[in-house]
Amino acid sequence: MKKIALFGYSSHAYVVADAIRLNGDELIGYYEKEKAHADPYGITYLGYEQDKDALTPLKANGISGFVGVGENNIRKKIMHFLKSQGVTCTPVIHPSAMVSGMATVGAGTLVAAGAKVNPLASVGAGVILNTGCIVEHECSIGDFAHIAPGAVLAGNVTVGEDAFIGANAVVKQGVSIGRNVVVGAGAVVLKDIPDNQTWVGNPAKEIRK
Ligand SMILES: CC(=O)SCCNC(=O)CCNC(=O)[C@H](O)C(C)(C)COP(=O)(O)OP(=O)(O)OC[C@H]1O[C@@H](n2cnc3c(N)ncnc32)[C@H](O)[C@@H]1OP(=O)(O)O
Repeated sequence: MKKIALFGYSSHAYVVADAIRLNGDELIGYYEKEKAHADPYGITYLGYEQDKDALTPLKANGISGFVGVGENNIRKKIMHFLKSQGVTCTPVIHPSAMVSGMATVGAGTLVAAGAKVNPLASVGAGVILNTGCIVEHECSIGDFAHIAPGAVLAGNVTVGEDAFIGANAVVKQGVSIGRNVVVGAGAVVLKDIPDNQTWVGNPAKEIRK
C-alpha cells in the first residue's frame, strides 16, 4: 500500500482521490494555499507546500505526492517545485484503466477510469489521461499534456508537451500534435498541428483570435 499526499483539492483532485482510494492506497491528506471549504473525502489539511517545513513530513517518511490540478501550466509548475524540494510524484492508475505491460507511464500521471493505453505507447510525466480516453499503440504523449474524456488517439500519434486534446476528439493515426496545442472537444484531427495553435471541428482547422 502506498501513502500519497494530494496537491490541490478541488474538481480534478476529487477524481484522483477516488482512484487512490479504489487502489487501496492511503490518501494521507492534501496541500493547498488555504484549507478547502469542501472536504468530501474527509482528509487532513497538510498546509501550503510553499511554506517553510510544510513538506518535511513527506520527505522524512518517503511519502509520494500527486498534483491533482487540471490546468496543465499550474500542474507543471507545482510538479517542478516538488521535484526541486525532493518530493517524488507517483503515477495513479485507476483500477478500471487498462495499461499495456509494454507501455510506459511517467511520474505524476493519472490514468483515469476506463482509459486504455496500448502497447509501446509512451506517456510522459504529469499527464492526464482522462476518463475513457484511448491511447493507441506507439503513441507518444509529452509531459503535462491532458487527453480529455473519451478522446481517441489512433496508432503512432505524437502529442507535444502541455497540449490539451478535448473531450471526444479523434486524432488520425500517425498525426503529430505540437507543444501547447489545444484541440477542441469533438474535433477530428487529420493533419499535423504546429506548436501553440488551437484547432476545432471536423476536419479540424485552426481558429485564430
Ligand atoms: C473532466 C473534464 O471536464 S476535462 C475538460 C473537457 N473539456 C473540453 O474538452 C472542452 C474543450 N474546449 C473547447 O472545445 C473550447 O471551445 C476551445 C478551447 C476549443 C475554444 O475555446 P475558446 O478559445 O474560448 O473559443 P470560443 O468559445 O471563443 O470559440 C471560438 C470559435 O470556435 C468555435 N468553437 C469553439 N469550440 C469548438 C469546438 N469544440 N468545436 C467546434 N467549434 C468550436 C466557436 O463556436 C466559435 O466560433 P465563431 O467564432 O464562429 O462563433
